[in-house]
Amino acid sequence: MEEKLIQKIQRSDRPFLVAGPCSAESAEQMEMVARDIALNTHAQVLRAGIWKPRTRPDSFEGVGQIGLPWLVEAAKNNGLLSTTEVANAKHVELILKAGVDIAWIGARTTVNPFAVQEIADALKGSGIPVMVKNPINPDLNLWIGAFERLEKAGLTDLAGIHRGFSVYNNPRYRNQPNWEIPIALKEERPDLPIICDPSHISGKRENLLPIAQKAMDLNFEGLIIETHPNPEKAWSDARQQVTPTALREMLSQLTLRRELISEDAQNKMLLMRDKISGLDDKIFELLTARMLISEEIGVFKRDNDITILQQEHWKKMIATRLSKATDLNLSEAFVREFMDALHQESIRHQTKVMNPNLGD
Ligand SMILES: C=C(O[C@@H]1C=C(C(=O)O)C=C[C@H]1O)C(=O)O
Repeated sequence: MEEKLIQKIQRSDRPFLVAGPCSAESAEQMEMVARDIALNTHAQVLRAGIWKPRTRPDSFEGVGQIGLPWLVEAAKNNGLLSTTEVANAKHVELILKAGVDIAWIGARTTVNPFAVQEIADALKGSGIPVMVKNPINPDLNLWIGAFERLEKAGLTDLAGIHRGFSVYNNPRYRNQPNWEIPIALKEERPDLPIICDPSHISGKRENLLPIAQKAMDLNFEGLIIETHPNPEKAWSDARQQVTPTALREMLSQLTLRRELISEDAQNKMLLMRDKISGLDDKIFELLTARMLISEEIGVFKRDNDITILQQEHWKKMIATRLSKATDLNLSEAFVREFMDALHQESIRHQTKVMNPNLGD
């Protein structure tokens, strides 16, 4: 029986690597990039968009079906597997006919259960491996739901692609990573390998390395990186593509670490982890004490008809904490999120004592 994609990923040199242009542009471009990828990197899979879901209608929307043999041939000639995005039943029919090895479902499709179901139905019985990108909105269940729809259709050779989540005007990321979501996916579905897509997260080739490194440090199994023979001239996503030689250079800078550690290292870590657990105990005791005082304030507010939310006071509390964040070596984003969570919990405690019959 043929080896499954999941097994190939597990067996591969880390990271399992998918490379290739954002879009297929011509047979020559595909052959050239496939050859250079095979020559310069350990990539196992050649990617290329054939149909491109573009945000605005007048952008290049992919060469369409004519590009399928370019992708399949270029991959075969260079000992690679081929993969492209499918967004509807027609795409599925065409890639199966053309002999594409792996399908992927894009982020704009994963958000739509109707579309995922249509693809799952069309793929039924093909046994083809499918990689599912996260939905553009940070919704873990929607991502898991897509895997489940495929599994119900008998497709069991699946992997996730983490490509980040939509943000408006973020100078740092084209799509923000929200690392906690792929980590939660790993927790719920440890059987699914995850491949990180630094190209779409960063949107800029200069920022690929730190994202790829983080993915490796979080134990992702693979990377998918947009690779073009002449990135500046690419018909789509020119800013984020790299040449195969630049990709090789980037991969050589990755530090690959392992999760399993020796007993000696484990024992040393144990001591430090004990300290952390002790501190966590204290933090939680303090949080409980804080909530008790908040409840006391709640009783006072109830008896004196004062609202729970004290916006002005809270604004000052946040400002004080934020101004101390840098001195304490904590990020402002963390302090903000922590304070918001604290406030929500405090409001919940006061609601309980002030409106005991209304629930949370
Ligand atoms: C505890 C209070 O109630 C609410 C909760 C706060 C908190 O937990 O720090 C602050 C302001 C209020 O929105 C309060 O009024 O002081």
